[in-house]
Amino acid sequence: MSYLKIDSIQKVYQNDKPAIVDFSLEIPRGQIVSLVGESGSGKSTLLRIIAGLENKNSGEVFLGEERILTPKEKLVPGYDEIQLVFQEYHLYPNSTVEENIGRPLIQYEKEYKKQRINQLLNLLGLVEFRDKLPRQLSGGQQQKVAIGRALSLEPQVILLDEPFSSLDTIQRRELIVELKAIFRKLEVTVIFVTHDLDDALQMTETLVVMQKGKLIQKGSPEAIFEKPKNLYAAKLFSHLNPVSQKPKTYIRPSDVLLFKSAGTAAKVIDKQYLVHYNQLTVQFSNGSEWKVEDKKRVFAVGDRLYLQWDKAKEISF
Ligand SMILES: Nc1ncnc2c1ncn2[C@@H]1O[C@H](COP(=O)(O)OP(=O)(O)OP(=O)(O)O)[C@@H](O)[C@H]1O
Repeated sequence: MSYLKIDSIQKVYQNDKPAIVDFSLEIPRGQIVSLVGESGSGKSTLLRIIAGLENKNSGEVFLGEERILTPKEKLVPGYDEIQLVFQEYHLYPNSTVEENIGRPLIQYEKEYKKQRINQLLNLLGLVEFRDKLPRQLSGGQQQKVAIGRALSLEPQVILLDEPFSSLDTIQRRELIVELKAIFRKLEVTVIFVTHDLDDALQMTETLVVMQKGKLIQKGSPEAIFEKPKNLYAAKLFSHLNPVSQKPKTYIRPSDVLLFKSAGTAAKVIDKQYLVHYNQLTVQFSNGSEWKVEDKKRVFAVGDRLYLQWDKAKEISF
């Protein structure tokens, strides 16, 4: 059953081209979805609309049976049940970790507040930092405090807007694994916005690809990898080599096999050492270039090689 329902949202900022175009998405309760899209594709706008913090031109958002009201319709915009977390932590610099997490609970009964803060400090592994100020914490720990604050009101939905962009790769990976387990445990519904496909895949098995305000494709990473709807969705996963003589047809570098004889001849013009293979740039006699993967690391710049690939792996649009 769909729990968060985004129905035909349209949004145009004043005198501008549409930021969100007929966007519909239904998310079951407790599901974690990664929303991937390039800069300016409308991801933040969509999250703000879902949270009831941004007006829209048409369409509706429902949380269960409840219609989410826009700032035009609601005196105090936003909902306790739907919490947005940003890349910038927005923590109170002179308040401790404990005070920051408890801030939204100011109106709540003292004993409940204490209990909820302790629960979140435990859940997030922040107990030993409870009396520290934000500046005494690492970036990852500060983001955990921001997420703890968002979780304090027991929201049904958490919207994460590129929350890990200012963290390094190792910090990011660790935090994503930790948070995923926490969100699952709390059965909270999550939309995780990112432009980094690897981060998206670490967080969830349901991807939504957005481009120029439109939902391009929704599905498992395997399904989108196998049958991308357009060039953008395909390129999220890897570079694409255009197949000559076949317009709008491409082959992924990982699907090209390299031989010392037999196949389409090419010359290695560049070599890049990557973790699992050497990435080669090869040039054909007509001057066009491809990227291919030398998994055995045998070819050097200047070498001649021959390429073969399974036609069934070609991607056409
Ligand atoms: N307050 C605003 N007023 C006018 N135009 C805006 C406003 N906010 C966003 N836009 C425009 O709407 C479009 C979508 O922006 P949005 O920030 O939602 O995209 P995004 O995918 O979140 O981008 P990024 O990844 O860079 O944050 C862009 O063209 C942007 O310039």
